[in-house]
Amino acid sequence: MAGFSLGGGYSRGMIIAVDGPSGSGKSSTARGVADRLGLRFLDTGATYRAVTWSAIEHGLDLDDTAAVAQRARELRLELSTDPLNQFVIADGTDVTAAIREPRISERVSKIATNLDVRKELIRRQREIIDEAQPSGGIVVEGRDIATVVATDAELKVLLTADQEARLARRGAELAVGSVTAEQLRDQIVRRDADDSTVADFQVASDGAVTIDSTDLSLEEVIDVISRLAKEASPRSHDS
Ligand SMILES: Nc1ncnc2c1ncn2[C@@H]1O[C@H](COP(=O)(O)OP(=O)(O)OP(=O)(O)O)[C@@H](O)[C@H]1O
Ligand SMILES: Nc1ccn([C@H]2C[C@H](O)[C@@H](COP(=O)(O)O)O2)c(=O)n1
Repeated sequence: MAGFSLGGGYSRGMIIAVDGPSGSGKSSTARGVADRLGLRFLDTGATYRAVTWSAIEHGLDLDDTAAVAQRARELRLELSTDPLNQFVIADGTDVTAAIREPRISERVSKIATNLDVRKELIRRQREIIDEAQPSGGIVVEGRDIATVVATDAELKVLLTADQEARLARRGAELAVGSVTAEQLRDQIVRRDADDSTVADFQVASDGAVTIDSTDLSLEEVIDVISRLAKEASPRSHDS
């Protein structure tokens, strides 16, 4: 992908923002697009999950917003942006698997709706995006990427899918019997309701393209976004 001129001879890579509700396929799609186009990949949800893990490890009351925000500021966090080798290290511990456990999914909205935590994590997410620019650009997925974190993204995608499709996808992903139907609904429906009090990911922001993935395969969604990215890249206007 060609660089984007910022004036003064400096150019940066492309930023692709992918937002949407839980289970719409943001992580898998964004990772696939990054791999296809040779870009970096940032899963911003992992930053909220890592703070949740750390706050629990420290025995904090998750309703104590000041203590949790302090933990977010103190946490040493390392996130891989390699789409083919994702890992998350929190205060020296590899938490890549732990942050996906149901105990984290059940509590993460409490941390994501803490506005001081958001302020700190958005700052860190922007740093990671800046660091990825010399590598050609980055695909960033979350809930507020197009609207808050990277409003200057060249391509903004709102990825949706019917609630039933999202429930079925998440159910198929989790080990049989590991969660009840009620827990599954909690992970998708209740979490989206809580998360949408602080981030607007239910309707497309200005300039965003909505892709409804209900009847599309993962590969088809990756194809559509990759094509849109090439059209948005200056290289597509070359020659
Ligand atoms: N278009 C698709 N068709 C069928 N299954 C899909 C599609 N996209 C993603 N999936 C599957 O749905 C599941 C959820 O996808 P993924 O974790 O990428 O969603 P997400 O939007 O990032 O969710 P969350 O925000 O809760 O982390 C995964 O098992 C993934 O393989
Ligand atoms: N930019 C973001 C990313 C994530 N969140 C919240 C929403 C989720 O409850 C939680 C974990 O995200 P997931 O890994 O499930 O995508 O973090 C947010 O508010 N803003």
